[in-house]
Amino acid sequence: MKELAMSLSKVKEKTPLIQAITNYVTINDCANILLAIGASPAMCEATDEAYEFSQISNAVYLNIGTFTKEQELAMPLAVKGADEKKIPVVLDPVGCGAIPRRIDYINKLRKFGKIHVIKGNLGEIKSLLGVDSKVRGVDSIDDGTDGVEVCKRLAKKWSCIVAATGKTDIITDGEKVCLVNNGTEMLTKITGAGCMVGALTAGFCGANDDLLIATAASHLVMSLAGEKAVKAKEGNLPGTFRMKLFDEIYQIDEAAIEQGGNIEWL
Ligand SMILES: Nc1ncnc2c1ncn2[C@@H]1O[C@H](COP(=O)(O)OP(=O)(O)O)[C@@H](O)[C@H]1O
Ligand SMILES: Cc1ncsc1CCOP(=O)(O)O
Ligand SMILES: [Mg+2]
Repeated sequence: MKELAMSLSKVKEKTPLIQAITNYVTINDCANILLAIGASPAMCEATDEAYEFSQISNAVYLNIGTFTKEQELAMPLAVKGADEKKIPVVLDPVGCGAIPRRIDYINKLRKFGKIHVIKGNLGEIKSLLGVDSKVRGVDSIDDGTDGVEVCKRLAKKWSCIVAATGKTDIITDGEKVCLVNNGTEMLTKITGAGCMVGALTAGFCGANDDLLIATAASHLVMSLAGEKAVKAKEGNLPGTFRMKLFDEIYQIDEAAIEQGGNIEWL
């Protein structure tokens, strides 16, 4: 737990610059959550800028939730630019379970350079591996069966870190597995909780060398902040919950992680 907690302090010390090419439903939430945790977001997706900007960033966040032509062309440039400078890339394959052409695109994107972390809901992660899964558009309605095994298989196949969100988040490099048991169902009652975890993951990866710890920590921070936000006055209502979530992300510290974290290593 100590390592996860310390990775938060690294974010605050370094203020990593995060290039995000992300969907227009939750782009503002992703920028705000990165600011709240202590990172510096820049939503830089123009094809004429994506390559250069990736090279001055500390991490790149790619999210295909509202997949525009501009983003389709900019993402390979950002991946190539990041790869040349060994900058970590985090990809959220939003909707790939419901829209198969997104899987074809991700397979092409991987040829432009390393994608260090794939983070999706469990339905999306299963879909990437070609395993039967239950999704409804951008949401997972998967019952969680075989989650750990599927994540390990994808992580080994693509030599990357895989994180699958749900009631329990699963984070693995293909060997070690971290389960994050914190969270609240209220996180599923606002749009963008998954996108925001992805943005936070880029923030943590931009400030920490150990990307497995960084990814586990970002998931834990989001789940813990959700638990605290739901306890606020009217925090069980989506509007208040969303606002309180940002406040809790802003206030979370090492002590809160060590006291409240409920994780298991397999
Ligand atoms: N049933 C649940 N109980 C507690 N936390 C949950 C639950 N479902 C999802 N979460 C949390 O909500 C966040 C978003 O996950 P999820 O809803 O799976 O992603 P997405 O929004 O991409 O579909 C994660 O932090 C996850 O841990
Ligand atoms: C509703 C919606 N439609 C396209 S992207 C998007 C946001 C998805 O956000 P999340 O995956 O975090 O629920
Ligand atoms: Mg999602």
